[in-house]
Amino acid sequence: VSLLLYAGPDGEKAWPKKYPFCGGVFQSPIDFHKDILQYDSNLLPLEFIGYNVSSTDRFTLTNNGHSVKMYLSPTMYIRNLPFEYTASQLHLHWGNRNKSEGSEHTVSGKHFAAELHIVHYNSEKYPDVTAAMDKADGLAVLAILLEIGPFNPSYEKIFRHFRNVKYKDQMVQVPGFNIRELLPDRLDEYYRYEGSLTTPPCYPSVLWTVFRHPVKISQEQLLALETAMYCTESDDPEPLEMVDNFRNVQEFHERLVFISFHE
Ligand SMILES: NS(=O)(=O)c1c(F)c(F)c(S(=O)(=O)CCO)c(N[C@H]2CCc3ccccc32)c1F
Ligand SMILES: [Zn+2]
Repeated sequence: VSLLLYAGPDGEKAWPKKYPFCGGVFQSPIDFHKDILQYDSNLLPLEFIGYNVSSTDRFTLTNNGHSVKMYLSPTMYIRNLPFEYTASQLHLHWGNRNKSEGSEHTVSGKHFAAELHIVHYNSEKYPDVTAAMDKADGLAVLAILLEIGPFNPSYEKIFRHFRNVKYKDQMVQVPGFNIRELLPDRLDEYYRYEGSLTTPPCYPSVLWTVFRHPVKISQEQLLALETAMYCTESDDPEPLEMVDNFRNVQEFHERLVFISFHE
């Protein structure tokens, strides 16, 4: 995959040439606006099992050249979805220091500052995430919208390691902590729709759960996210800042987004 996944000639408009699904159906992210929302009383609060990981365990945090991702432990899973989904990794999407509007999903056309994704795979039907990632019922991704507010000590448990993954392929071990702390308080209020991976290969394999309530991180934490990392390797003579790594919202034809809350 070319370094410039999100910018320049190989940017998202060029994705379908090499990755046909990126030009296909059920693409994510999307804009949540009132005329596509429908209340669904069957949407229950999600249950998170094994999210409280002991500090003696370690998560591997790595820079993969277009996002910063943290591998999660296979003892973490979600219940109350159509199947049991086991955690795979979490990663983030953000803007840049001059424009802190890097969320992927938008609400009434409004971007949030950044977005956290926790990727899970259907462990009831598939042996691992690679087998699951191109199946219609393969993945479930939780999305948490991030906005500016007070310093967030839980997010800092990840953010404090950014200086050790500045460049592509660098890795660092993060002491385990309760990943539930990264989620908003109201787990019962969310948007739900069938969509896709938002990076190539864009498989339409994701059951999206986007929490209604954003989580707050400080201006300084957001700036660290926007300025810490590079897409390039440490010895690259032309370093490329890792910024604006969000896909634009996709057309949403004749589809509905189900909401677990009343307006
Ligand atoms: N926004 S998103 O949730 O759609 C999404 C990403 F935005 C993203 F960057 C990645 S990645 O693994 O960091 C890089 C692409 O492989 C993944 N990773 C997925 C895609 C491919 C794959 C394979 C194994 C485990 C996770 C993933 C992803 F699901
Ligand atoms: Zn993502």
